[in-house]
Amino acid sequence: MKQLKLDLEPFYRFASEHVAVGIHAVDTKGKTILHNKKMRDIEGFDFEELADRSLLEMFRFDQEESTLLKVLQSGSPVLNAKQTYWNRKGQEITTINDTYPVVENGLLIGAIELARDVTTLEKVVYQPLKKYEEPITFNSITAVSASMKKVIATAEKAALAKLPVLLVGESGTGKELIAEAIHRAHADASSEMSILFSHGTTIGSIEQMSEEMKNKASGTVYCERIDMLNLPMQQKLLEMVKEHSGSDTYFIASVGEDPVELISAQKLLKELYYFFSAMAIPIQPLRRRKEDIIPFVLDYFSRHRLKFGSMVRHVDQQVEKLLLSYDWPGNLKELELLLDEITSLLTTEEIVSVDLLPYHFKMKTEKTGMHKPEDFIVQSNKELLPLEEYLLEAEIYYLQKAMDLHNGNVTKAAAALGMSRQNLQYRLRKIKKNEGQT
Ligand SMILES: Nc1ncnc2c1ncn2[C@@H]1O[C@H](COP(=O)(O)OP(=O)(O)OP(=O)(O)O)[C@@H](O)[C@H]1O
Repeated sequence: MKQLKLDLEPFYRFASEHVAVGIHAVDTKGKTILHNKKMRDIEGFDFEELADRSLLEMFRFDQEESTLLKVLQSGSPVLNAKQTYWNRKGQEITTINDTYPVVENGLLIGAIELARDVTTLEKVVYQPLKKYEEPITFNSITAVSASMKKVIATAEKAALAKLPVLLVGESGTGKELIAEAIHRAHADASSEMSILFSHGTTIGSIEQMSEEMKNKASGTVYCERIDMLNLPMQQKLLEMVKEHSGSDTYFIASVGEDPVELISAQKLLKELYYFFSAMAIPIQPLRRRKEDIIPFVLDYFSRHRLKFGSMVRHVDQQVEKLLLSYDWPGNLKELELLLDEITSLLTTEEIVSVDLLPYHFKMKTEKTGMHKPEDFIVQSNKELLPLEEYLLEAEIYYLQKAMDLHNGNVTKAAAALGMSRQNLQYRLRKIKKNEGQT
């Protein structure tokens, strides 16, 4: 039977106009040959406007930043590149782009960019996933290691006996979370936990809190990092806890180091320590209970799936190895921030692979590429680097330090460096790509 040859072009044309992915193709001169409706929506362009001019004239970002041009020059694809920019209509747009060279009969004939618009998703996901299901209970806490299981068991006992608790642990080990779980375990639903923050507290604010508590039937006061309060403030706090000790107010406090050492260094009032010491609960830093790392990641992913409907389930073996090899000086807080950053880049991925890890984390875990300040001193006995290479190395070092200082928070690091978040993200991506090529 004679096979009918179907002209597929109208179908391709229809599909490209109706698909939810932005498509932009250029020839080898950078001239636009395909720019579908979704891409027009994303970029705020009209096709007529774009068709007869070269890409360079039309786009506001410079040559270096256009991935299509880069791909035309290098002949290699650029995948999963996240871009945030303002389009022609002044809308802030975030896309994740895959850009491929198009080769026919061994000859480069152009490049094509496929853009997934994640602007709306980004707005939701950009909010860090800090909130657990309310209220926080002991079940909200990841506790797989023997030491964390002991923490939970002791905290449960303390809640039952209504004894004051002193949580001892480095920053980010979960002291506040445990305080909340203890509070929930013994308090009725209407009772609140007030926090006396270590920053910004004055003698006046302690007095005010004490007055407020007199008007409440019950409640919990969590005194965060009392070792950071000066001694007169600690004295005031001692008066407050003593005054309310017979009442229905329940006290929990935390310190960042061994309280005995703090007392001998005169950073903690002995009497204040005695008040809380009946139930002192030490919480190990994450580097001493690495068994909790992956379970925490999985718990985080499960909350992420529930909250944002994402697909993320696990990390691959290589990422697991990196997570376990790192020392986590910022403890769970640092791990949680890293996961906030990783998940903000996800769309449909189920497994997190190394290419989804932020650059600053890879730098921290991969020894290679770490430069020390002395590497940037010009030494007569060493060969000079070409200027461009030197500047790139210095940039890598400097941006990495800025990211470290701000716990990987791009917005904060960018503000400190006097540049926009987009600019910093672009530079970090550029470094990452350069790395990938070497
Ligand atoms: N075991 C855990 N399970 C689940 N989440 C945790 C755990 N430990 C810490 N977190 C999360 O890590 C983050 C930091 O924890 P938290 O604020 O309780 O630390 P902290 O010890 O009170 O820190 P700081 O001393 O700096 O106030 C929080 O968002 C918390 O929800």
